[in-house]
Amino acid sequence: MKLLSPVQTRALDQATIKAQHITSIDLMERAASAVTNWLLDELRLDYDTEIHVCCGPGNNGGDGLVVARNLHRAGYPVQLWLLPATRHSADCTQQQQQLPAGLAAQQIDPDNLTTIAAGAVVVDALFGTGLSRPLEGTAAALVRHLNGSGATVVAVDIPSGLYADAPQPADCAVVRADYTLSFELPKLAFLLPQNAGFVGDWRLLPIGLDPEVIHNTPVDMHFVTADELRGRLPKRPKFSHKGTFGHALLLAGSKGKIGAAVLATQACLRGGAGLVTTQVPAVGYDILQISAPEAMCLTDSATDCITELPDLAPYAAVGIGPGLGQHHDTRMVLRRLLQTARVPLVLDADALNMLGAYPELQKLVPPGALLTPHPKEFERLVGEPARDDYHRLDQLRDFAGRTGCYCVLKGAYTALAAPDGTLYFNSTGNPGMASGGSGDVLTGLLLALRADKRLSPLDAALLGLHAHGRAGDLALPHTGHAGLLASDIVRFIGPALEELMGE
Ligand SMILES: NC(=O)C1=CN([C@@H]2O[C@H](COP(=O)(O)OP(=O)(O)OC[C@H]3O[C@@H](n4cnc5c(N)ncnc54)[C@H](OP(=O)(O)O)[C@@H]3O)[C@@H](O)[C@H]2O)[C@@H](O)CC1
Ligand SMILES: Nc1ncnc2c1ncn2[C@@H]1O[C@H](COP(=O)(O)OP(=O)(O)O)[C@@H](O)[C@H]1O
Ligand SMILES: [K+]
Repeated sequence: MKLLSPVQTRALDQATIKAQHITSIDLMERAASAVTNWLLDELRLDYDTEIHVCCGPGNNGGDGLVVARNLHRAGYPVQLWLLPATRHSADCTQQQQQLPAGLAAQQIDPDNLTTIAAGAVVVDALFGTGLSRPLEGTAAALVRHLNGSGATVVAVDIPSGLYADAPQPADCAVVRADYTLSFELPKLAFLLPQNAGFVGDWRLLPIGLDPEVIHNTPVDMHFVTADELRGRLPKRPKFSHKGTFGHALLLAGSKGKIGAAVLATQACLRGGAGLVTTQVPAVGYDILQISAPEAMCLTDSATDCITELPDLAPYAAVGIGPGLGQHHDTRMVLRRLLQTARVPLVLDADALNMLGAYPELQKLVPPGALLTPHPKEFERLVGEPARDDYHRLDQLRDFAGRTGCYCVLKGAYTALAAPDGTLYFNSTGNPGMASGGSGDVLTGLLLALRADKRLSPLDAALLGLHAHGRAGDLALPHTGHAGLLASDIVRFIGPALEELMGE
């Protein structure tokens, strides 16, 4: 799915109206019906629920007016509130004029805000994508009042006060919604940790926006769904053999962190690599052979960390990082790998930390490599803390563009920046995966997919990120959030990949 800017969203509205020979009021009615149906079917409003609908001066307010009208007609006791404004949009004005007689709109008075019960439902239709500045005065007072009420707040399109694709100044009034019901496409703001407290659970309601216009709108940000990836993982041909899928080499582990090497190795095996060889320090030999018998094990001459780079000739892709440590000799191995490898690389964990600590190493990273930092590793990599989540995305794009690498930023909605600056947000995964070892599993899985020559670097990365999160989602019913271990993710990599397989 494309992530559109507010300007592009407005253009899409207009193009839809033109292409479908409808009026803007028709589109507003569709949007409001979708919200009303969600309130009735998903939130399951009771007839005795206290319901407040708060409407602003633009089309977001217009949506709210129609929701209030719909609920009123359906017999729900709606209290309708209007934000005082000097100017209203034409559609908002028209909707005000068409309110049924029994539904009175009340002006919001900042000095006499109505009491809102903790069990009430509030529909926030104050401002949408037309927000042009931080909320002040009556709007800000109302938003703070709503946020303190304990009511269930449902935001229409976007929580009022929140910009769709840019940070707002600190301490601005922004609605803290329990649910955000957006139309057709998500907004960048929904995908960033700093906005989680405002956006709550977000849902997309289809309203028939024109698919051709969406298709033709150029964007540099995507929210990648299962539908878009399904079929992009090639099926295994009938006469395939282990050579068909590539031989992956993993350099991982140090004393006390051989588990990271095991998890990444198991994930690489489950990711479908034809052959997997893992090099570990001598201390890891028995552990790895017992826990991953399908993998071959190269044993370093050093006991506790990796100090030797094997001959790279047999391998289709090389991964390095999980549990590696940052010993000087290990760093020399990383340096030689970066200098000599002619195959796809996956760099993670301490490999990234070393790139951060030694910028001259960073210059050696070959274009096309895949890097998988979490935010702290990314900060070390670029050597500068981000001002906020938007700035961090700018840094991510800049890094990918500058180095020619594919760079991941792990977390909920993991982002991937491609060398051309395009950002892709992953749609799978759950907070149960926020525990040690999950990232090692991702590295192993991505390594397997990079070793498969049938996949482009971009597809390998997108498929791997998706399948990793999906495997976590498939594991969840068996483990619960707290009980979800990295090894559970490994167990479900196979089924997750199977869902993406096509001709
Ligand atoms: N996308 C879709 O597919 C569909 C979209 N639809 C809906 O339309 C919504 C977008 O509507 P919209 O463009 O009228 O903008 P919206 O946010 O309601 O208000 C703008 C008004 O507020 C004002 N204003 C701005 N900031 C302010 C502030 N801080 N404090 C005070 N005032 C402020 C601003 O004034 P100005 O900036 O001009 O001074 C202007 O008058 C969208 O979110 C969705 O809900 C659906 O109906 C149909 C399908
Ligand atoms: N809240 C979350 N929602 C979805 N995925 C998550 C969440 N928290 C963590 N993950 C995923 O789990 C992995 C954690 O990686 P990382 O932080 O490197 O862990 P570790 O180094 O302990 O293995 C990443 O792939 C990340 O996207
Ligand atoms: K809103």
